[in-house]
Amino acid sequence: MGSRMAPVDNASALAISLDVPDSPTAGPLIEATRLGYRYGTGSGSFEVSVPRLSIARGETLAITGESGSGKSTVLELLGLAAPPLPGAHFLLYSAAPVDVARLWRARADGALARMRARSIGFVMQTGGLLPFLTVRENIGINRRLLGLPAEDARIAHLVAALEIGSLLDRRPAQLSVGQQQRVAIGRALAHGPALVLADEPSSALDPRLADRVLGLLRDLAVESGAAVVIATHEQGRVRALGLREIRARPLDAPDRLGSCFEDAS
Ligand SMILES: Nc1ncnc2c1ncn2[C@@H]1O[C@H](COP(=O)(O)OP(=O)(O)OP(=O)(O)O)[C@@H](O)[C@H]1O
Repeated sequence: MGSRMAPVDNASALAISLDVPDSPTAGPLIEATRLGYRYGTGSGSFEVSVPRLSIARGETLAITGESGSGKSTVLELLGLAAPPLPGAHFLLYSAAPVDVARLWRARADGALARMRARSIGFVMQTGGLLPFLTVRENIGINRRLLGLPAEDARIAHLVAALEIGSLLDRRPAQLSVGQQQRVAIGRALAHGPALVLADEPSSALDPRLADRVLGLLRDLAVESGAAVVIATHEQGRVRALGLREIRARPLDAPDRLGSCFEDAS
């Protein structure tokens, strides 16, 4: 496998070409071991650890745990926004397998940023839509940044499935919270990412809407061959939806505080 890895020098930016679609729709997307992050140093430090994690394309995974256990931190690690602790193995099977831990070690910030832009979509708790842009512009922003055409069959399908066709010329302030979340899902998926990360995407919604939004997120992402990772404290909803789950437990270390995320099934 090593010879197929993207190199970590400047050429890696080319290896992770923006116009190469994340074409496979099956197989592994992420394989990681000893993935971790540490806040602070010494006795006041807090460590978030994921001993092993494998995520397939088309799969939906929930990350659950108490407030402060480190769910958002795991999303940041998976979203290439936080460098893993030394010792991590972290492969992301984008258009080609990429050794993410090696990119961090090589401080290949440009390549990481390009991968983040091309391969990852984010849904935040309260939408995170840009208030000065219309719904249409919000949905199109990642595509615009990547130089992709504004409209295509994918956008038309998302708009129809999310039932936001009548909202396209409005601004976020003119939308209900549930409508904002549906637009946020459209924005996260519009550029065809391989991985969609959602941080508490349903916790600001009433139960009926929460189920609908989570269901839409899962179904639309899976349909496009993306993997979805949802950080949530709503363990009951995760179980009701039958999602695979990794759950936080206290870190088993005498000298520091932290959480360890392991398979809960
Ligand atoms: N700069 C920092 N220094 C020390 N600890 C920090 C720092 N930033 C975050 N933490 C700690 O890291 C832990 C993980 O935070 P994180 O936001 O990932 O948890 P979470 O499970 O997503 O929480 P929530 O559900 O409340 O959003 C928390 O206990 C937090 O106090």
